[in-house]
Amino acid sequence: MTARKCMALIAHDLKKQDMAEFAKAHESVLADWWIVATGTTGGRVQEACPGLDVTRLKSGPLGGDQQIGALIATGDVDLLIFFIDPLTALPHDVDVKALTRLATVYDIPMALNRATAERLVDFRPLSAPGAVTVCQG
Ligand SMILES: O=C(CO)COP(=O)(O)O
Repeated sequence: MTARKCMALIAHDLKKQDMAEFAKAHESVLADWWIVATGTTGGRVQEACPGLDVTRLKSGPLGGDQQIGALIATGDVDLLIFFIDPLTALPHDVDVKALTRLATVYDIPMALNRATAERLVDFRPLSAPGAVTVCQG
């Protein structure tokens, strides 16, 4: 995997338009990241922002959520933005739970809605240049 900081983008179907608009609105920030995304979400992000470095994995219901979970487990994901749809039943709900669980286990900054994503999008991983240093003592 690359040393570049990695942001995972995922959106459920009714949230994909929101994700495309979010990516467009923050295109210059996202340009500094390597983006991994589930298949359909990644396609929408690429359509909205053709210049971004987007790696599309499998579609969520076909294993894409699990692929992103695996990348979290190997330490390759620094930030997860996942626009979930809490009002629609999903066949792969267990995969969604597994992914959000792994992000919690590995303490990955995670936005599950746009309001939080808007606040996290300027996030810099602590190891990145310009990261905020927390004063101790
Ligand atoms: O279902 C998803 C996440 O659970 C998203 O997958 P797609 O981006 O392929 O639609």
